[in-house]
Amino acid sequence: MSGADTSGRAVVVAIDGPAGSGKSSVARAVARELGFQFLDTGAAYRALTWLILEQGGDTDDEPTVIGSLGALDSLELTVDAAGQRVAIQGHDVTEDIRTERISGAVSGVARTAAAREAVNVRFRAIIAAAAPGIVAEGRDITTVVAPDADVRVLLTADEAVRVRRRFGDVGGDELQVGARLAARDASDSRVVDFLNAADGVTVVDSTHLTFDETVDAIVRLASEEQHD
Ligand SMILES: Nc1ncnc2c1ncn2[C@@H]1O[C@H](COP(=O)(O)OP(=O)(O)O)[C@@H](O)[C@H]1O
Ligand SMILES: Nc1ccn([C@@H]2O[C@H](COP(=O)(O)OP(=O)(O)O)[C@@H](O)[C@H]2O)c(=O)n1
Repeated sequence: MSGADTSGRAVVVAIDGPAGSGKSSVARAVARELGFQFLDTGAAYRALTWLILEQGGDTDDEPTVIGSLGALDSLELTVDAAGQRVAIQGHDVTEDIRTERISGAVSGVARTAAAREAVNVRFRAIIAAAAPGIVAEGRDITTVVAPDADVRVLLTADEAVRVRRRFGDVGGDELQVGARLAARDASDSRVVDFLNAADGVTVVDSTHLTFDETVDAIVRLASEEQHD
């Protein structure tokens, strides 16, 4: 199925939600199905976190986070739905940014207002240049980065299900994975509200949906929007 808009204008699908709700994997699959680009905004926060830790810094120290923002000029964030590549200061960090070490430190970057503003400038430029469309996912895409998106989705799932999914990906101690996920959501949700749908945002609860059903639900919303 092709998702191209008949007017030639790029279609923007925005997806927010808590950790483990399926945002990146579902958004990527939706993008593939629609023939769109894919933007995982969390990757930018994770890449900055990687760099700060690499340099021996602490993401809870705001001046350190602010001092790292110049490195955003070197951030490479591809928008290929087949697989996003992430590099910063010439280091390919595509794999390394997915570790629990990075997940455990990323909220410090996310709560720094100057960091949010700097990455949002990049995200908006990527979205503005998208063709024929883009699926962008994160925590504040439907509300701050692209509040005018054609399709706005809050992707949720019960916490126990999200922990189980994340545990399936990272392994280790399930209780610890759960505690870390809950702590990160608690910290992140003090900065942006991704637990309640803003006006005009459709909630897709994937708790009882298979992966394919979740993808289909969002593809359907995008198709309906284009036929309005
Ligand atoms: N509806 C679903 N049913 C089953 N597994 C899912 C579903 N949605 C996502 N997953 C799986 O859950 C895991 C976490 O998804 P991920 O995309 O990393 O979430 P997020 O980006 O929101 O943290 C992945 O292994 C993904 O394949
Ligand atoms: N739009 C966004 C995207 C991510 N983030 C931050 O970046 C972190 C990593 O995002 P992510 O989407 O990779 O996280 P997961 O949901 O995949 O675990 C989040 O925990 C937030 O701290 C954000 O604040 N705003």
